[in-house]
Amino acid sequence: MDPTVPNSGDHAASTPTNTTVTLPPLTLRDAPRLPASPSGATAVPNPISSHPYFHPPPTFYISPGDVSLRHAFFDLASGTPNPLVAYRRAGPRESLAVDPARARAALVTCGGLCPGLNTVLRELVVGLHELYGVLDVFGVAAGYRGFYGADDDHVRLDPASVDDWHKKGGTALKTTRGGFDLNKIVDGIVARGYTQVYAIGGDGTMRGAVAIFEEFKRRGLRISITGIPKTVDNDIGIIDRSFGFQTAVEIAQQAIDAAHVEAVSAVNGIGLVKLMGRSTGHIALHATLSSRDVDCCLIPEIDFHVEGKGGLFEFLYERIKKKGHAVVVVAEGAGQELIPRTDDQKREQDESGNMLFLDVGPWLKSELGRWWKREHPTELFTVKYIDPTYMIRAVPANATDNLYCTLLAHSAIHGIMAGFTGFVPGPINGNYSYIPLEDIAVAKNPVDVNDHKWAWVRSVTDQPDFLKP
Ligand SMILES: Nc1ncnc2c1ncn2[C@@H]1O[C@H](COP(=O)(O)OP(=O)(O)OP(=O)(O)O)[C@@H](O)[C@H]1O
Ligand SMILES: O=P(O)(O)OC[C@H]1O[C@](O)(CO)[C@@H](O)[C@@H]1O
Ligand SMILES: [Mg+2]
Repeated sequence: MDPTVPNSGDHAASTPTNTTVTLPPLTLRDAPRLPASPSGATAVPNPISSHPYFHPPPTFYISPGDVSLRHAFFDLASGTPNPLVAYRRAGPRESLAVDPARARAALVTCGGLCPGLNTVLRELVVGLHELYGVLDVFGVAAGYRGFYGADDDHVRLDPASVDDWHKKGGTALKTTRGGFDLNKIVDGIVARGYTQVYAIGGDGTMRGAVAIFEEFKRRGLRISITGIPKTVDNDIGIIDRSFGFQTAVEIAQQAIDAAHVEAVSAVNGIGLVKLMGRSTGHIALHATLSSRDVDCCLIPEIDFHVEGKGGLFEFLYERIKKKGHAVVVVAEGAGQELIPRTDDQKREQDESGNMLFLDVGPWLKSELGRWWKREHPTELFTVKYIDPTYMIRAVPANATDNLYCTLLAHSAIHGIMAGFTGFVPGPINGNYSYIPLEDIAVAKNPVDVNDHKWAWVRSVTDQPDFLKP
């Protein structure tokens, strides 16, 4: 039977049918493993088995053959992904490749802030101590450069010292950009006797972790590394979403609410909110969908023009005529090519080499004001601009993100103790999995504007594409 042909006949009378479909081969993108111990030491039983409270049932441990699939759905009519890709399932293994008594862990945070960073740190420390009995756990201060910093850049951490970290925004370890000197970093790791590294950061941090992993291999070092993806922008691919993202969307609501109040309370009022999102518009999109007060959402994935027929300003004027006010949400990376910039500004980068953006919010506000004065000089008009940029990422994680951070931290520890390295733990279709670091480092996650999600935005805002005629 052709699975793409719908059942014919009376719908009410039809019965379920079974259709056999042959799927393409499965490719396991396995997480790399540590080299065998030179002393020939064999596997160590997982200490959780002898933990006084756990009493793990037979289904507790992840079996060596457990995998999760990358694609949870596909269209049988247009062909399945070929090959189908699988990853190792994350979780505790019955036997370990790493002896917890000899483990010495280093935790580092790099890049921008994100709600939940401190929760991940806390759960790594507590999990290492209490699940596996790893007592030598150190926080490395101020990003990758801390590995080759002074002695006091390496701080011993234990469950008591991190007890309330999940209630705090930011990162207790401090974070920096730049300073990635591979040899000095790996020399620092070796000199301090670290045997496992947990690097928490965004896309740049993941690329740095790949370089460190490759250098460990090149030097034949038996040191493991895992990357825990942090990006408030949710711009890392393969995983379902990044931690802190939901908290950021929640806090963004407060800015949109305020913009809405200001807009409705003015004559011909516009509330303009700029949200984070350097190359992806996920925060703007999700905040728009959750708020319902937004009339227009601008994201980096979609070009727009402002003046003239079919432009943004004409649309806002019409919306004001219809409703009396309008709310606009713009992602920081949207419309960058419209803002005039000097050659110097074109070359500006942060310490990690990320291009520095011009501020789209004030630019949009002043362009709109100028346009209104020119086109409708006799009509009152107000724009209230709100920039909650750092407020949405400098807060503690909400309950959902705190739980997510805990599961990520535990997944990372279980993977490292099982002997995996060069991997990232993350949920794929809800299943926590181990994904090779090198895959994550190049996996971007732009908003798919052909997907249902963008159609939902349209249905909420009723906005057109602001394309040049
Ligand atoms: N290609 C790369 N190779 C090695 N290291 C890198 C690379 N890109 C960035 N890094 C290093 O990773 C660290 C963090 O990078 P970056 O400042 O770009 O933040 P990020 O991890 O991308 O986080 P976010 O974008 O969310 O703020 C910095 O120390 C930077 O030097
Ligand atoms: O000002 P900072 O700390 O360099 O970070 C700004 C960038 O960091 C991010 O929040 C990503 O983490 C981007 O959205 C933003 O462009
Ligand atoms: Mg980045």
